Formats: sequence, C-alpha cells, structure tokens
Amino acid sequence: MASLRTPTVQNPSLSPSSKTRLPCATSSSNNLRFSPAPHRRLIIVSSSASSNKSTVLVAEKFGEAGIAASRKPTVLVAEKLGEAGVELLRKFTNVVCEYNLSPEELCAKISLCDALIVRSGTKVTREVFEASGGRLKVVGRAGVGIDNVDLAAATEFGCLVVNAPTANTVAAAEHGIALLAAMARNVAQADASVKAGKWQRNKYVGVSLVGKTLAVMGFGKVGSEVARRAKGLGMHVVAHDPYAAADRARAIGVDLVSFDEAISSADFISLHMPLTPATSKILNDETFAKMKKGVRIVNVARGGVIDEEALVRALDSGIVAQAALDVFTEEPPPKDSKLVQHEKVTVTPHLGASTVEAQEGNKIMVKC
Ligand SMILES: O=C(O)[C@H](O)COP(=O)(O)O
Repeated sequence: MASLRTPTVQNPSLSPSSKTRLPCATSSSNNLRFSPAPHRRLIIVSSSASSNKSTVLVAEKFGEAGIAASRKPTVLVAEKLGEAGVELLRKFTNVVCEYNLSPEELCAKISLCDALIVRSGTKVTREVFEASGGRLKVVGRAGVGIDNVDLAAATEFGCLVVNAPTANTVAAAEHGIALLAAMARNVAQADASVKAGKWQRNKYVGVSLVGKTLAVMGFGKVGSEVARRAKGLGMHVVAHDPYAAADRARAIGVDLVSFDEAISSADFISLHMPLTPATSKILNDETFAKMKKGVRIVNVARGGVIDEEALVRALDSGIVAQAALDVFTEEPPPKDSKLVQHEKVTVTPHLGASTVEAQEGNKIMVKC
C-alpha cells in the first residue's frame, strides 16, 4: 500500500486554501482517490517509508480522466533523486534529468518546463523565475531546507514552492550523531593518520559523551530526533527553540532553555535550525565568547548559521575544541578554506540526507 504524506507549501499565499498543508490526495492499494478539488491539477511524487514504494499521481483539472487528454507537463529534475520516484514520474510527465547545470544553463532550459525539482545544490534565483517566462508553476524541493529558493520571487511569479518536510529527518539526525561520536573520538583524523603509515595512539585520545551536556539548538523534527538518540547515549540534553513546546521536550527528558543558557552550559552544541535572517551567523564572536572553553560543535543544519571566520578564531583560541561540519556557507567550500583545512575540524560534503532510505523515501508534491 502506498501512503501519501502531506508536503508543505512554502509560499502558502498561492495556495487555494489558507492552510499551509494541503491534504490533496489519498491512496489505498491501487485505488487512487482525490480530494474534491476539481479545479486543482496535482502532480505528486510520494513514497511510503514503510513500503519504500514511490507513487506518482497526476490529477488533471477534471479528475483522472483528464490526464490522458491533457498535455503532459514537463518536469526538470536538476539534481539526482531516488530512481524509483523518477521512474514513476515518467509515467505521467515528461521528465528531463539534467544535473550540474550552471545558472545560465538552468535559465536557458527553464522556459520549457512546468515544474522544477531540486535538492539543496541548485539555486533557484529570481533570474530563474524571470527566465521561465511564467511557465514554471511549481518548484519541488526534494528535501527540507528551502533557503536555496527565492520565495519572494516565486510568489511574485505565481509559482508554488513545496518541500518534503519529513523524508530526511532520521537520516539527518543519524548523521548528526555520527559526526558527534566521530568528532569526540577523532575518527577521521586517526583514520587519515593510520593510512599515512602512522600509529598515534596518544595523539588521538578522545572525550566521552556519557554524562556530558548536549545543547540542541533548534528542537524541530531533526533536533528532537538527535536529542532522543543523545539521551540513549547517556548525555544530558538541553534544547533551545523559540517555537518548541516545553511538554514535547519534557516528554523525551529534555529541558527547553534560553539561547544563552543552552550555549553557556553545553559541552557539545548541535545545530538544527533553518537558515533565516534571524538565524544567519547566530554563532559569532559574541556568542562563542559565552560558551564553555573546550565546547565541541556539530552542524548538520546550514553553514550560514555560523560565522565561519569567527569559528576559525574560536578554534584557534581554544574556546571551541573541535567542530564537525556537514554544511558550509558556500558549497562546495573553497579548497583553501581555513575552516575546512583546520586540524580540529571534521567535514563531510552535505551528506545529512544522503542515505539510500532517505532518497528512496523522499517525496515531492508538486501542485500546479
Ligand atoms: O534540507 C535538506 O533536506 C537537507 O539539507 C538535505 O539536502 P539535500 O537534499 O541537498 O541532500
């Protein structure tokens, strides 16, 4: 049985309903049922986490019968997605998969497309919407963060932006925990050392996690899963999130505290907030100065939430003992980046959502 989860419309002013979540279709076995919204034309690529089967539904203006009669919409898939979802999408749309497009190439192709599907690596700028000449009706973000899409321009050009808010949760949380443990035990550095022919047992003495305080900054889907796992490792977990409910935190044994209390009490800080004007460079010289000397930082959220130059200063001064980073202000970061090359820093190339399961389970709902 394929189950459809509800994606989130990111610019809901374009939604026919005032709600940001659109329960448009349900599926039971092979029997597809559409909600009574005949004016809607939907393209939904979805998959059930339990069955790992992707489903594509296309409902035309007057229901399923309209699909055959209509022109098939053209969907540009600009980054690699799970193959099963793309295959199903092909049944109902003209799918064009073109990866690693330059901004100019994307602009050149977009005027022929009704929908665009991206991950975090494609910048969907105002220029893209301008170049589409109004044909682009929906941008599907196969993942969570939509900071790579110019939402104001999308709204102005009448284009919906939808994301898949839950597909990557576990993958991102697991990667956060993987980086936390790998950083504490110098796994990457020790691995490189052994491969270079060395045997430096004294150099790579680590620190334990048990009994340490972890501050989870951003207690949403990923943050709360990280907290749950960290509790299982015997850590004391506090969290800061201006929007989280205290009882939800309490239910998993986490104290919600103020930003300053979280960062000043933590032995480890794990970042899980979206990149917004309010969170941009939220870790900076001023906030590093409030941290415990020797704090360790994990970032699987967005590079832009850290002032990277300030982090290098904090690493050099010893305020921050180590950092493990999956995300960077500029991706890929410059080869000579002091931060990436820093010996106290462990890095991965934005792999938070990159598990087989997360990519197969990823779902995109595109509403035209
Ligand atoms: O926002 C997300 O969903 C994650 O950062 C993963 O991004 P990705 O789809 O580019 O791997």
